[in-house]
Amino acid sequence: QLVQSTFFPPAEGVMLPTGSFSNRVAFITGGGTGLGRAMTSTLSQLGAQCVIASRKLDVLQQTAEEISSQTGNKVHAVECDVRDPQAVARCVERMETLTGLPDVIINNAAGNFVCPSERLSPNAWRSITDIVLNGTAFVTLELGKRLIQSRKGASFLAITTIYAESGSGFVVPSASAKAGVEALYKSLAAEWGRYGHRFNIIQPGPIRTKGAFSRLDPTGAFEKAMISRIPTGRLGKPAEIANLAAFVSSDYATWMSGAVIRLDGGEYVSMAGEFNELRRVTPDQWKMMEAMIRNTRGS
Ligand SMILES: CCC/C=C/C=C/C(=O)SCCNC(=O)CCNC(=O)[C@H](O)C(C)(C)COP(=O)(O)OP(=O)(O)OC[C@H]1O[C@@H](n2cnc3c(N)ncnc32)[C@H](O)[C@@H]1OP(=O)(O)O
Ligand SMILES: NC(=O)C1=CN([C@@H]2O[C@H](COP(=O)(O)OP(=O)(O)OC[C@H]3O[C@@H](n4cnc5c(N)ncnc54)[C@H](OP(=O)(O)O)[C@@H]3O)[C@@H](O)[C@H]2O)C=CC1
Repeated sequence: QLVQSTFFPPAEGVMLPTGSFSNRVAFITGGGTGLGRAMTSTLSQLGAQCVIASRKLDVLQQTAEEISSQTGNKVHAVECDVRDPQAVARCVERMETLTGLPDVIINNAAGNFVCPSERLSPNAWRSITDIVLNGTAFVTLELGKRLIQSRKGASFLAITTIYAESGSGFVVPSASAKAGVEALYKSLAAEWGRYGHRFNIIQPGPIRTKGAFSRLDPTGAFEKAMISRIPTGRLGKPAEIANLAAFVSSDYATWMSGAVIRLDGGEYVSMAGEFNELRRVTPDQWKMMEAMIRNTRGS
């Protein structure tokens, strides 16, 4: 952590009023681990009945038990590989039996790893883009169609990342798929408002989770560099994403649709500005540089 992080301590308590999601059902893909688990925990604390879905049923069941024993609200675990549209349809059918159709949908499941693009096999490309883009599309279309048929409105949220906009080397399948997810959600925000659906996007910056950091920084060598370019001097916390996700999915945000919200401690703008590296210049060096600039005559 950098020294300035003391100015920006994370507030990790639940932000919204108790009961904000009473009588609501939330469906969270990848809800068994990392950020998905944090969002499930927050929504459950706020009164939602949650359904979490991913490939590893044992992981989901353990998370579901732990969260529901803490909050007293039901968390259901449903196995689902989002790459398979039939598995998605079966998962949604199971959810309809368990809880009815959801009020809140969070597309959070993802796959990723750092890899030079020249080393990617077609199957590696397919594996990531199938989880991230096709998986999000299958879940969104399956639920969207059923919600429209039932005349029920819902809040859809996609978790992308800051490089969905800029692109990034070494994570090219993820960058391409996350950009596609953003286009999908912005497009549906325009098209499906008439059915009572909102679509929003959160772009997190780096937040230490086992799933992400084991695949993006396996040796731990890049974490220091990452923190050094974050103006707030620290990584994000899962609870910070969870509070934002809860707000975006809540009745306090019913006028929010088509929004792309970056939550990254300032990292994106810090990487983008041509002259931002000048923050390394010391006061003495500035004195010298200023004198040189002032002494310049003509062009
Ligand atoms: C810091 C700020 C920005 C951060 C952004 C973070 C974004 C994130 O998305 S973090 C989320 C990370 N979490 C996960 O990735 C969790 C789920 N991941 C997985 O399950 C796996 O990592 C995988 C995505 C690979 C999917 O697993 P699956 O069992 O379905 O696939 P495999 O059969 O293992 O592999 C499929 C093909 O990919 C090739 N491959 C796997 N790993 C690598 C690697 N490290 N480098 C190159 N290629 C890899 C694998 O060989 C298969 O291809 P092929 O051999 O041709 O069959
Ligand atoms: N942590 C970070 O720094 C950042 C994370 N993000 C995004 O946040 C989200 C959560 O990531 P994070 O919590 O860090 O990582 P995790 O690896 O913990 O979360 C990914 C989840 O996706 C699930 N998943 C993967 N493949 C599938 C599949 N085929 N079908 C269903 N579920 C699947 C995994 O469960 P299972 O293995 O059981 O299938 C897992 O629970 C992702 O969208 C990621 O891109 C974005 C920017 C930064």
